[in-house]
Parts: sequence; C-alpha cells; structure tokens
Amino acid sequence: MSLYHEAAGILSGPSSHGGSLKSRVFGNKDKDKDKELKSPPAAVYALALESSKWSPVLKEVIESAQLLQKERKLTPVLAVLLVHDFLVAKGGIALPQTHGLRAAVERHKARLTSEFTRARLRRKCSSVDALRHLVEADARTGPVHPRWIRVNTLKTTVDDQLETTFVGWDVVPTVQDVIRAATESPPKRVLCLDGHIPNLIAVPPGPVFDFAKADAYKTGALILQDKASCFPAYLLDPRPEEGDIIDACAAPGNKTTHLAAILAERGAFGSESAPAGASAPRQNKKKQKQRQKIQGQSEQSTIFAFEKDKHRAQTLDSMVKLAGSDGVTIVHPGHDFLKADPAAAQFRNVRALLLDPSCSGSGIVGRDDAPELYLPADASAPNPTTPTGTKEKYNKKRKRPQASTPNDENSSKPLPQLVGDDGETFTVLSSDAELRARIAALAAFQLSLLQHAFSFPAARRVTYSTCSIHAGENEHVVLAALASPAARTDGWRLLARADQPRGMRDWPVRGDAAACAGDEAVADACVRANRDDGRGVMGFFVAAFVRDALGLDGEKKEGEGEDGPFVRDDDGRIVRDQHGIPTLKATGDKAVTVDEFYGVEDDDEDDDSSDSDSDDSDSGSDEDEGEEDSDGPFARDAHGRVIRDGAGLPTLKSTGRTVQLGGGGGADEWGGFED
Ligand SMILES: C[S@@+](CC[C@H](N)C(=O)[O-])C[C@H]1O[C@@H](n2cnc3c(N)ncnc32)[C@H](O)[C@@H]1O
Repeated sequence: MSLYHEAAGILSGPSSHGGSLKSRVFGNKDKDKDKELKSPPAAVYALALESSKWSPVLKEVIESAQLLQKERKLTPVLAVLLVHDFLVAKGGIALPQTHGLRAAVERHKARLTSEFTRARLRRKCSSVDALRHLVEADARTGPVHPRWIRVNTLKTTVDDQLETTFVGWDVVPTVQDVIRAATESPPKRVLCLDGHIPNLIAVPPGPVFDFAKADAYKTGALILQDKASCFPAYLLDPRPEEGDIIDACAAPGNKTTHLAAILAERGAFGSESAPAGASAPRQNKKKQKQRQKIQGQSEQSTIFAFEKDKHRAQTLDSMVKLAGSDGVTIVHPGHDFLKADPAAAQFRNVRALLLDPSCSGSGIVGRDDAPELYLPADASAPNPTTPTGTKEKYNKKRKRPQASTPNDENSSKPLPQLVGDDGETFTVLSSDAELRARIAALAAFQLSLLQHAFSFPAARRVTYSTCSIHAGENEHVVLAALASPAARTDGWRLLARADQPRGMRDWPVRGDAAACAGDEAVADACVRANRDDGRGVMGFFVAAFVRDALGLDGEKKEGEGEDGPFVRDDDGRIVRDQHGIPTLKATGDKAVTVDEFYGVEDDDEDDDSSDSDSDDSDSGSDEDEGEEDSDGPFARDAHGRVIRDGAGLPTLKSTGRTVQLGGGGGADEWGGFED
C-alpha cells in the first residue's frame, strides 16, 4: 500500500478512536498487526500533517480544477494528499512516474498550477513562501507557544550559539516579544534569553528556526525542551560535591541531561571538561570516569537514570550520549525504580532524586496536533458534509480542544480525552468517573514512587513533577506524601519558596491554595506552569522536598518552611490520627482523606474530613460524584466495598474491568502513561 493510501487511511479514520494525529500514526504499532503501517510512520505523519495544514488552499484548487470530476478514481482525501505533494513538496509526488495515482494528478498540471496561483493571489501572497507563512499561521490551533531551546552547556555556551546558530538574530527582552514576532508575516528572527532558567532560549515556532537542519541541534548542543520541563533539574539544584543523583523516570532524557549540564557547570567533570569554546569532555576521559565511579573511586557525582520501558531506555541512552552526559550518567535500562534497593551500596551516596513519573500529560501543549482537514466536494457524493464540500472560510479559526475536567457540566461536550505524556499512547475516556478513577490510580502510582524516593538513606532532596494540570496528580500527591509514614519517619518537608533557587523563587505561578486545603505556605512552595497564560509554557507542576532534620547543608535553616503545614504537639512532633494522617494548621482538617492517603479516590468510607478538592477544574468532589452516581465509579460487593484485583486496582462499574492505564491495564501498567 502506498504512502498516500496509508496517510489517507489515517486521516479518514474516526478520530474519536484515535486521539491525536500522532497517536493515530505512531500508536498503530503493536495494536493490530494488520493495521501496522508499511511506510515509515514519520513520513505518514509529515504528509498527513502538512496536507491538513494546506487543505483549505488545496480544497479550493482541487474544486476549481474539477479534479475529482475528471479523475473518478481519486477520493477527496487522496486528492488533497497527492496535490499537496505535487504543488508544495520539494520532491513532488513520491511515486514512480508511471504510477496511476501520480498520472491522475500530473495530467492536470497546467490547470492545478494556475488554480494554485489564483488561490495564492486571492490571499494576497506575493510568493509561495509568503503563502507558506500564512498557512503555518492559520494552522495554529491556539495561542502561540515559543520554541524553547536549552543550550546544552556540556557542549556549547549561549555566547557561542549567539555567534553561530543565531548569528544575525535580534535579542528581545521578553518571551511576549517572541510570541508577537511569531504572529508577524513572515515571522521575525528574534530570540529571548530566559530570565528564570539559565541557558534557555525562546524563539518563534515554525520554520523561522529549522532546528532539524541546525548542526547544533544534530550534535546535541541545542536541546528542545519546554521551559517548564527545565524546572525540576534547576529546582533540584544538584551540586557535584554533595553526592549522587537518581533520575527515577528518565526517558527520553531531557531532565537527565539537564542535570548533567548543571553538574558540569559546577565542575563535576573537572576543569578539562568545561565547555569553554564549546569543547566537550573527551570520550575516553568520560568512560574512564564512569568506570571509576562504578568502582567507587571517584568523588564526583553520578546520575543513575532509571527507565522501566526498554524501548524508551534506548532513546534515553542515545540522548545521554548525544548530549555528552554519558560520562556522569549510568543508565539502568528496563529497570523499575520501585525495585531499586535503597540500601544497596551503589546508592549509599544518593543525595538527590528527580522524580518525573508518568502522568496524564494533560498539560502538554500541541497534543491535539492535527489541524482540521478541509476536503474538496466529492464528485460522487450529492450532499457532502462539513468540513468537506462546504464553503468553509480558508482562515476559519478552529476551536482548541480543552482538557476536559471532571466537573464539566455540559454533557453535550465531547467526551473527555486523556492522553498519556508520551505522545504515543492515548485513551479516550467514556465518562468523568473514569477520568477521576484514572487520575486516582495515577496518583497512587506517583505517591508510591515518591515514598520510595524518600526511603533512600542519604537522600536530602527530592523533586516531584508532572506535566499534568490536575490537582489530583499534583498538590494532592504532595499533601499525601507529606502525610505518609515515609515522610513522617524521615522528616521530609517541602522546600519553601524562600529557599528555592532564584529563578524558581521569582517564578510567579504557584500551587493552588484551594487544592492545598487552604495552606498558602504549601501552595507557595509548589510551582505550577499554566499553558496559554501568555508565558509561553506548557502545563506543569513541580515541588521539592527536603529532609526536615538535615536541610541541604545538614542543618535546619532559619525560616526554612517554619515547622511545616501540620499541627504539632509541644515537643514539635506532628499530631496524627490512627491512620497516621496529620492535621492541617490552616483549617484544622485532616490533610488528606483516608482513601486519598491510601491512594484511591472513592467514597468507600464516610469521610468527614475536609475535601481539599475545591478546585472545580480538577479531580472532582464527593458531591459531584454523588450527583452523577450515588456510590462512585467503582464496582462494589454486597457489603458496599470497592472490588479490587490482586494488585489493589479497583474495578470500574462502567466497563467491568479494573482501572486501565495507558491502554494496557493491570498493576504492571501503573507506569503506562509512558513518556
Ligand atoms: C514523564 S516521563 C519522563 C520524562 C523525562 N523525565 C524527561 O524529562 O525526558 C516518565 C517515564 O517514566 C518511565 N517510568 C514509569 N514508571 C517507572 C518506574 N517505576 N521506574 C522507572 N521508570 C518508570 C516511563 O516509561 C516514562 O518513560
């Protein structure tokens, strides 16, 4: 089957079964062997995406040239794909000259070309390039997001890059200037040096910076990484002299390599490795250090990077090598962090852990990546339906699909979609109750990882982050972690805003106080990033925990979080109930409900504790649950108890199956939203 037929199949398939275009193309693998793509998925994706972007123009051209009337074998989708390549792609139609599909288009070369010129002039574009810019601008589905580029200081410096890759570009003061420049036609070559994260640059999205062709990108000197995704490594603030670091959920390796770059700036590789003049540490030196490290002969930090998924671990390995951080990184491919033994000699010097577990991915920008497809009127269909065959305006703005929330009142809205944070797996949820159940299951998994991180004996600092917008995966997990026996035993508390590195201290968007049961100090210690708020970032959350007794330098610092959010007795001990759950100072209520504490959100018990879930955009309240379903989303036995499988996963009433994660399900899939 040709590339064109495969792309047509993807674009014609019911999107409700496929999530994003990316999911539909790349998620094909392993699901149904018969449906596996024969063409390279990247080629299918690029063709489908670009043709969709151009489809408002192509629809006009095809209809005016009456192509479908003259070539009855062509379907509207195939016509758009073929005419796209014929008119716009550099290499033309990727089929042999004698191929019937190619001939069916090229027979009409003169007419198609002249209609294309007319369509361009109607849009007042003096050149095809100008039209290209217009198409790109029209294809954007929402607010403009800059392209964030981390300058990898293991290989280069910002100054080097300003003199090479970005020579001739204008430096503008704010990211808003970059966003403005992106909407101009043609977009301007401007960049902004970020004021919060060192070595981070924002440039306009789209073709103004063709990163795929930039040498610095190909060699790992520049890394595409959203600003918010740089928060965790920066907040963890690793220092080579302090000891080793674990990146618990590492693939594809953005944060692992960021950690390595920070360590290198602080002398982790010794003076010969400093990137002055963009010289990377020599490979043999790095290998030597890695060996020394493993043998326990070096005083320098090592990053242990865990990745449960073997396939993704390969990506991690490649990225670590490309970024030049393999000298300080030991990848544990296919290793479940939860199975790492905190008491093992290898980890005795682990002082800091970065925890960026699988999550719902609800904060990711650009997930709904397919622009609307405009199809020419089908010659054989008398009543074409929208968007096909109607006189849609070519620049009609599409509605950006909103991340659905459990409390959406309008039941006629599309069903909520929850897409994993890997861009590949996806799940279409059939009800708000399933969304809540999924968030609860993810939260349970995230909390278990956090508690495991707390148990490393020498650990003093842990960052916890997600690219989720749901309080259930964020503030609620933080509260549950603070209330957990692991935190209680080992004295973990939140790193107060005042003690965070400057960029994080200055970052204005903080945790949701309502989701922190009204505790402003806890909310202030949490860092959020909101997408579409004009700051050009994805939806993100991060918080740092430090050990109560030790602090970073082994001493409790004055004013460092005072004595935390919980009520204490006269001896300074946190007051807890029989479950070990502490009481919040701010409200006098329990920090979490018993069910939240044990990681599953249901109404199994009569809960008189405060429901910290007053955020109506997140995981819902008991009241909502009661309204739509008197005893919640899970199946119950004759005694009203939630039915669970051997791994404790509850069974959903709606499907009769245990909570499914990432399309797989079961206890082993708790990390199923792989990224
Ligand atoms: C959100 S992604 C991490 C992204 C990464 N930190 C980065 O910035 O490039 C989560 C990753 O954790 C992995 N993972 C999930 N559960 C895990 C576990 N128990 N142990 C190790 N890795 C796990 C997933 O396979 C996925 O690759």
